[in-house]
Amino acid sequence: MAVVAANVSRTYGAGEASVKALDRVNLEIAGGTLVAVMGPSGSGKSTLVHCLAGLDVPDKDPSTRIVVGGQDITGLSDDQLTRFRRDHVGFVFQAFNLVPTLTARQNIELPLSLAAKQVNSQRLEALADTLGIRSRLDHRPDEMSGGQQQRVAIARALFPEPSVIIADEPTGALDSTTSHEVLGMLRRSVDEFNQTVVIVTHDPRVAQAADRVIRVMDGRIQPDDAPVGDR
Ligand SMILES: Nc1ncnc2c1ncn2[C@@H]1O[C@H](COP(=O)(O)OP(=O)(O)OP(=O)(O)O)[C@@H](O)[C@H]1O
Repeated sequence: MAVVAANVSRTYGAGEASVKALDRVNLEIAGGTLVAVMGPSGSGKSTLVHCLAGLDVPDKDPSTRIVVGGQDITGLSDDQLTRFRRDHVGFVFQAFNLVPTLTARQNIELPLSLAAKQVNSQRLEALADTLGIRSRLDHRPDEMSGGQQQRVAIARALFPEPSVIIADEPTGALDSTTSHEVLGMLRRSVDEFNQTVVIVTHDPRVAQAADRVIRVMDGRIQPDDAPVGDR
């Protein structure tokens, strides 16, 4: 699924205290690619991907458009945005955001359960196998290492087979072996399942594995977003 943003601005607060986190951003991300979003702290990376995924809403402007997989999500109501995210987008955050009272399996099942969709246990276990967390499925997050928790969060994002995966510093809290595995998993989502993966990162290894690097500076996209690395 391609993701297109046209003239997207996002201002937090009002008056003198206001912050323009995004300033008329134009962007086109091809479907089935892995894109790294990089830039200094506070440059607007998280705000950008949150807007692209319908988690945050841009400033109102008649020329602003966010189109995901052909669907224009600009101007959708909160309920419509919730449904859009549920059906099309998977999220992985640095703070894993697992529900502490649920087991790994229940956390992974949660998005589908909330959507009242059938859970295929065999497929869940196969995914857990691939991620190396099968033996942890009946454990709660506080009984797992940080790397295992992040892999559960990734399984939760991948399990509903979303077309777009948004990951905000998914490897930030992980040791280098685990972040390498996590990155490999996201890379496979693109190569084998044609998902579109957008990763906010400070990690040059993520940029190396990406098809494209988007650089954000002061709420704007830098023009030199040519492909880097060997992919
Ligand atoms: N909810 C909010 N209320 C007010 N200001 C905000 C809010 N969220 C972000 N900002 C401001 O908007 C700007 C962009 O923030 P954003 O989190 O998108 O940057 P970032 O590039 O992701 O930073 P980092 O790499 O540190 O996570 C910053 O100046 C930040 O302080």
